[in-house]
Amino acid sequence: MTESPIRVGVLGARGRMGATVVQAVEGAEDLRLVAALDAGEDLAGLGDAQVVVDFTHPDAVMGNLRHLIGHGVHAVVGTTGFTEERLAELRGLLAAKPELGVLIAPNFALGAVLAMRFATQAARFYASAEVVELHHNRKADAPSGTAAHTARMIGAARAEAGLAPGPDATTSEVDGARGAEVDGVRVHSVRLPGLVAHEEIMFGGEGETLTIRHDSIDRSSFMPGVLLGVRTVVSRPGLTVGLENVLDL
Ligand SMILES: NC(=O)C1=CN([C@@H]2O[C@H](COP(=O)(O)OP(=O)(O)OC[C@H]3O[C@@H](n4cnc5c(N)ncnc54)[C@H](O)[C@@H]3O)[C@@H](O)[C@H]2O)C=CC1
Ligand SMILES: O=C(O)C1=N[C@H](C(=O)O)C[C@H](O)C1
Repeated sequence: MTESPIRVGVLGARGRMGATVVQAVEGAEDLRLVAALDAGEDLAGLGDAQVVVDFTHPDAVMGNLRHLIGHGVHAVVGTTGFTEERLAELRGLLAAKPELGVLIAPNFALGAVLAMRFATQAARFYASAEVVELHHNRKADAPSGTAAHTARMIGAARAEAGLAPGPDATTSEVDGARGAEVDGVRVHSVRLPGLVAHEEIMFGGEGETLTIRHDSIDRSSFMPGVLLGVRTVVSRPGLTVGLENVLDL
C-alpha cells in the first residue's frame, strides 16, 4: 500500500525562500502543496495542511507558530530571530501538544550545517575565533541566524574547554569595527548585492590560522534540508533546534 502524500502549507510563499519552497514541494512526489500564503492572508487558508513551512520575517514568525501549534499543525521553520525567550515560549506551548513537532533550523544547507559542526570540533584547539557572515543586501537581520548559532556553538565549546577570551590588544575602536559579540565570539556582517549566503569561521592560534567557509550560491541549496525537515517533523515530537539533530551529526 502506498502512503498518502504529506499535506504541506507554505508561509511567506511570495518571498525569495518561500517561492523556492513552493517549487520544491510541488516537485516532490511524496508531498502535496495545499496552501501557499503570504503577508495579509488569513491563516485559515492553510486548510488541512499537516506541516507548514515558515520563511517569513522575525517579527511575524512567533504569531504564525502560536497559530500552528494551537491548531495542531507541525512546523518547519527557517525564519530567523529566535531568542532563548522565544524558544522557551514554544517549549511551553508544545508541552500541551505532545504529539506535535516543530523544527527550527537557522540554516537548511547541508554544507552550512557541516561547517558549524566542524567549527564546534575545532573551537577548543584555538585561542581565538571570529565569524564573518556575508549576505545579499535585502536581508533584514544582522548578524545572520546562522552566524549567531555558530557563535553560540563555538562559545559553548570554548567554555567547556575552559578557554579564556582570545587575546586582543585593541584599545581604541571606531564603534562596531570589532563586530558584535555573541557568547564571547566576535561576529562581523557584510551586506552586498550579488551575494546569497556565505559564512567564514576563522580560528587563530600559535603560528597558524584555520578558516572554514561555506557558500550558498543559490537558494536551491536549502531545499534538500527543508524537504528532509518536512518528512521528519511529522514523527519527531517536541522542539528541535538545528538540522544537525535531524542529520544525527
Ligand atoms: N534557515 C534557512 O536555511 C534560511 C533562512 N532564511 C530566513 O528566512 C526568512 C525569509 O527570508 P527571505 O525569503 O529571503 O525573505 P523575503 O523578504 O524574500 O520573504 C519573506 C516573505 O514573507 C512574507 N511575510 C511577511 N510576514 C508574513 C506573515 N505574517 N505571513 C505570511 N507571509 C509573511 C513577506 O511578504 C515575504 O514575501 C529570513 O528570516 C531569512 O533570514 C533565508 C534563507 C535560508
Ligand atoms: O536571509 C538569508 O538569506 C539567510 N538567512 C539565514 C540566516 O540568517 O542565517 C540562513 C542563510 O544564511 C540565508
